[in-house]
Amino acid sequence: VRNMVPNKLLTLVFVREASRILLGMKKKGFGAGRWNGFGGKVEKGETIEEGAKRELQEESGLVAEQLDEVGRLMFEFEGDPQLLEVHVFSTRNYKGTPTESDEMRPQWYNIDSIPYSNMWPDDKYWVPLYLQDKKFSGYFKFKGHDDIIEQTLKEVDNL
Ligand SMILES: Cc1cc(-c2ccco2)c2oc(N)nc2c1
Repeated sequence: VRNMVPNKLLTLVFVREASRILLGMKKKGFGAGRWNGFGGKVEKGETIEEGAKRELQEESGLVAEQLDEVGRLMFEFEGDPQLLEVHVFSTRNYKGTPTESDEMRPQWYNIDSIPYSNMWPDDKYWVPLYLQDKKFSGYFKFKGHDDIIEQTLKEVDNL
């Protein structure tokens, strides 16, 4: 039986207002140069939601009073057995003002002008579902960091 490699748990948090969404420009490391939600690895001893709140605060300075899980994404890179399991959250209820960190430069975008060409290539498929308040579950297989070679995506009633 192929060795089971546990999925790597990651979080992604989008801060939402009526007609705009907060994105962060990743300044270094994984995904550098792309706008994304705020997030990162889930640490030992914390729940996925606690990890999401922690990363949001570390990367944007915002404290989420309430997070709603809106999606679950699995990512695979051709030639790499480690699957990424990304739990996507949204908040409309937060404290603080967006503050640049050494990881992320936050900026508000109108939901009609999301910079998909400067985001991970999978975003153009599932972010529109998120913006329609749908819950979603998807899988994207990458060749490198720019090309999607396989994908599945569906709306779900429950995550
Ligand atoms: C392969 C991949 C990873 C992530 C990620 C890193 C940390 C949290 O999520 C993505 O985020 C988005 N929007 N597309 C993504 C693709």
